[in-house]
Amino acid sequence: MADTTGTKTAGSPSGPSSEPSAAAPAGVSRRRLLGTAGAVGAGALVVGAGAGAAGAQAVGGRPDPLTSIGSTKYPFHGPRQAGIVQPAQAHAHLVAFDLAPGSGRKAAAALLRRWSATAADLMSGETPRDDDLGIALDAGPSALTVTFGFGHSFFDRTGLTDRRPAALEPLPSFSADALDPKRSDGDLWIQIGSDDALVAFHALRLLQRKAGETARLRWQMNGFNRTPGATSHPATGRNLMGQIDGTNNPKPSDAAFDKHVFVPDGRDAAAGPAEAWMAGGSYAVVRRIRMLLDSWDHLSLERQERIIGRRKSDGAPLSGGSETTPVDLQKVGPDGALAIAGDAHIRVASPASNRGAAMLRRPFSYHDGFRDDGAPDAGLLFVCWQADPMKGFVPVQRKLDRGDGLSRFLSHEASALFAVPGGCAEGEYVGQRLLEG
Ligand SMILES: C=CC1=C(C)c2cc3[nH]c(cc4nc(cc5[nH]c(cc1n2)c(C)c5CCC(=O)O)C(CCC(=O)O)=C4C)c(C)c3C=C
Ligand SMILES: [Fe+2]
Repeated sequence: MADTTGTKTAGSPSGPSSEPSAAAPAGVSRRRLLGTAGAVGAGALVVGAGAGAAGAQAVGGRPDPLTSIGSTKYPFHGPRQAGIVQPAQAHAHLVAFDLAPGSGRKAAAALLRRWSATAADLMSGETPRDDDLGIALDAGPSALTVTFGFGHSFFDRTGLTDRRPAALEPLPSFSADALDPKRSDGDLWIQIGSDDALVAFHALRLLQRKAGETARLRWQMNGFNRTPGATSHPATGRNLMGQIDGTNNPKPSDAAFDKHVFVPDGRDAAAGPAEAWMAGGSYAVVRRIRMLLDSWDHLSLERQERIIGRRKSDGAPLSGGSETTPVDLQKVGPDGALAIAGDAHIRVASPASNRGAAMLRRPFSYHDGFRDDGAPDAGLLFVCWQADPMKGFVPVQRKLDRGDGLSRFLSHEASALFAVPGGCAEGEYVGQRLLEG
């Protein structure tokens, strides 16, 4: 395997499975700033202007070192798949495949083996042996994550119906749904994220080629987030409505984080051995939510803030304080009205209003040009992660569907649910416990 980076990433310290590793460019110490930066606060790597400046220094004829954006890498192998707790990257491809007619369990297992090997190489910055594309030859791994999941239909196609988890039952329909079946569901799902657009596309193209005759592309969506280092200080990202989005996500340091997000190891005892293969895994709900931006942008700032329940400028809750101040849903203003309105998004979505239901949101924005009426075809590729969608997305979306002031400015256009198994050890592939168990 060739080293495509041209820098010494091999000697850089490797953290635990969810931790990034980054070779520090000459003269620049690696800075990892924890806080509100990044969607999930799982150790966002924040690089200031200094890294870029150091990246331009060539010392003694040696090639310029990568900035820490290029050299950030996450391990593919481990008990959990990457792409769940890591900060959402600047570029993403979400892609679903259907197994081709005649492709059953054996072909699916071979495909997952090929895909896992390719993902492991790419995430570590290696060029896969049979990669003649050259798309990302001069880039480092750039925080690449590749995450694999199985849809409801996968189990019937592979004769594994009796191994399908109960939690993968189709999502209920919601009154505001305007779903396009061609861009929904799918047998197999891949989430690709990277802080470099070429690295992300390279992974997409290689994985699509490796699907070969076994699986055919069903749908693909491209998303983005702010580039690390674009802000002068660590900051939670904004969505296309301009709001700071991601503040009140569960944090990996929360006592109940794993319980909300990951299927426990002991799941086989509770749910039966058929689902033991999901231990360490999670369920991803994917919704393409178009924002009705022309209507939204006409609202006054005050109305926009009332609808969300937070200030647009700094994300502070309307009950007072700063972005990270706990929300006070009981607070009443001098006029006797609730500081956070009855239909404010953060009230209706909060765990307090949903018997503790919680999920980890890890969305990407999208923009696919303009529609015939001139409106932007833009919004949120809403991806959320939970141990059980019936205790995460479903009750919250039910409530939002009925009483959220924001829902008038949204259109849910596509929907999917995937079982994302735990990670795999070196020499194994994702889903092996299901496909060979
Ligand atoms: C079913 C779950 C949710 C959907 C769908 C959803 C869509 C959606 N949300 C925003 C913007 C914001 N959401 C915010 C908070 C928030 N949203 C959800 C759930 C869904 N959102 C939850 C559980 C929360 C946290 C509530 C809490 O406990 O405080 C915020 C505020 C900042 C934050 O905490 O992240 C914004 C802004 C959009 C634009 C959108 C659909 C396009
Ligand atoms: Fe939300």
